[in-house]
Amino acid sequence: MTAHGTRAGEDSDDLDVEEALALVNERPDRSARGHTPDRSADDHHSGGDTGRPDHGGPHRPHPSHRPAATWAEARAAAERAPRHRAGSRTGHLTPVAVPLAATLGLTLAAPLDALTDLPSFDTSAMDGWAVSGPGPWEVREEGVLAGHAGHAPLTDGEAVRIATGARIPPDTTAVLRSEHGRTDGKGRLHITAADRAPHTVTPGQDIRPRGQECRSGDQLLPVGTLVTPPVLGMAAAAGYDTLTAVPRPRAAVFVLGDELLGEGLPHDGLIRDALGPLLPPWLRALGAEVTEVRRVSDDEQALYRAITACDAEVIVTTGGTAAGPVDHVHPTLRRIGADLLVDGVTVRPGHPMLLARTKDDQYLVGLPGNPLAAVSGLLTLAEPLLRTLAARPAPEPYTLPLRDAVQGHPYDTRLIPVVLRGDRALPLLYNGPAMLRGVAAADALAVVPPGGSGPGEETELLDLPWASGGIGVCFT
Ligand SMILES: Nc1nc2c(c(=O)[nH]1)N[C@H]1C(S)=C(S)[C@@H](COP(=O)(O)OP(=O)(O)OC[C@H]3O[C@@H](n4cnc5c(N)ncnc54)[C@H](O)[C@@H]3O)O[C@H]1N2
Ligand code: MOO
Repeated sequence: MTAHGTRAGEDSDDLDVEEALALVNERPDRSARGHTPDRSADDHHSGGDTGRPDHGGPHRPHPSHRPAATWAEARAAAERAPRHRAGSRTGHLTPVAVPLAATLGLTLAAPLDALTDLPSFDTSAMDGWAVSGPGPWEVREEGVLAGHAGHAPLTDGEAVRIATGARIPPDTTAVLRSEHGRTDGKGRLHITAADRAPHTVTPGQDIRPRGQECRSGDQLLPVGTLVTPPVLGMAAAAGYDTLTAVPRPRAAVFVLGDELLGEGLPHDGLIRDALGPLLPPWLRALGAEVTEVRRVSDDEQALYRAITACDAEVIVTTGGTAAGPVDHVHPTLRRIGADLLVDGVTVRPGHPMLLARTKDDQYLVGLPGNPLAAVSGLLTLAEPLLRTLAARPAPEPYTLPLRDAVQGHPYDTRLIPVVLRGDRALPLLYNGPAMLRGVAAADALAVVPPGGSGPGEETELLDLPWASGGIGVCFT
């Protein structure tokens, strides 16, 4: 753990803010469309790495491809892509029976109907005595504990010690809390005095009647509910051992690039693979089950074999989306006869991202190799695609004012890492396509429209799954 990590544990709030602010632009521009440096290294409103101005129109990743989709069109296309499957109106995977413990984060495909009354018997709500009729009462020798079978009915004037959650004996009038009664030397139970008047016993007091929460057959939760920890608890209480749910779409990750190292320091033109570690937990947070993470060499045949041998519903590739000498994704998709649904998106970073249907029930999300561009593709294409396949609810769109201006691209949407502080979003520096430093400190990505956002301007935000505390966060 770093020194910061240690201190964060001791003095979390202050340090959080302080550290995040170190990445925030501290010199907000005064103009509406700012010109603050964003340390993105690659100029987003010029011609990418070339630095040449690019005012000729939206970027086209390859002249022979269909025009790039807008960011909103790309997300909509990814969301509806699975609905084209034969016989699938909703586009989600076929529901299955899943053992309760494995359902966290899945979506219910059948309503959660109570299999029992809840409570399933009249239950004591307090520790004390079950009493019958008016007091004082003779107290039975043997008490009633939770989890024990039925006891003999009480007779008028009789009481029995009872624990919270224990079954109420027949003919009980009420439960008297232990702090409201006392037994005398002869073992008789009396009501004690409250401040001014004695405590009272009203019929039914501190008894949870059978069926108070639900009757057997009542619908507790509808189809489409996301299984959260309380849903797990509710289902268990209602008698379930398995739930009918939409399974996680299986996702295989193919990391392309001969320049990538799996460990150690970068050397001799080789760099560390950042996406192999980043993608699996993030995909899982988006609802996928990652079945495979494999490095594939920059070789068209290797990529062809990897894709055609894969039976996952979603293939995620990284790198190789552009038109360089070893960028094999497009040629391989052509060779397979894949249907390119999205081929380039007018978003920065990440514009060469793509979505293809490789088989009737298989999709390929081609993420650019630059790490933040890959994150952009993950949120633009993989998130809506997985959401439909897994029948997850769409996140509620929301906006916050940006504290600082963010310079826009003339034609493309920009996704900018931000931290959320109070009711404002603070744009972070280090947001270049090859950088993860900004997003690693971020709570959300701001969706900055073409032309940019001025200071205080309401801007759409995409929460990062862990920052919003989403149930999809399953780091295990
Ligand atoms: N002539 C053009 N060149 C490029 C264009 C363009 O429009 N015309 N677009 C640029 C943009 S924008 C991006 S983004 C990248 C996309 O490139 P690819 O998807 O083909 O990815 P690679 O070339 O394989 O890699 C790009 C970059 O990212 C590094 N990388 C790749 N994988 C990883 C990984 N797993 N972990 C860390 N870093 C990774 C790789 O070493 C490269 O530096 O193309 C531009 N070029
Ligand atoms: O650098 Mo590219 O736009 O990042 O995807």
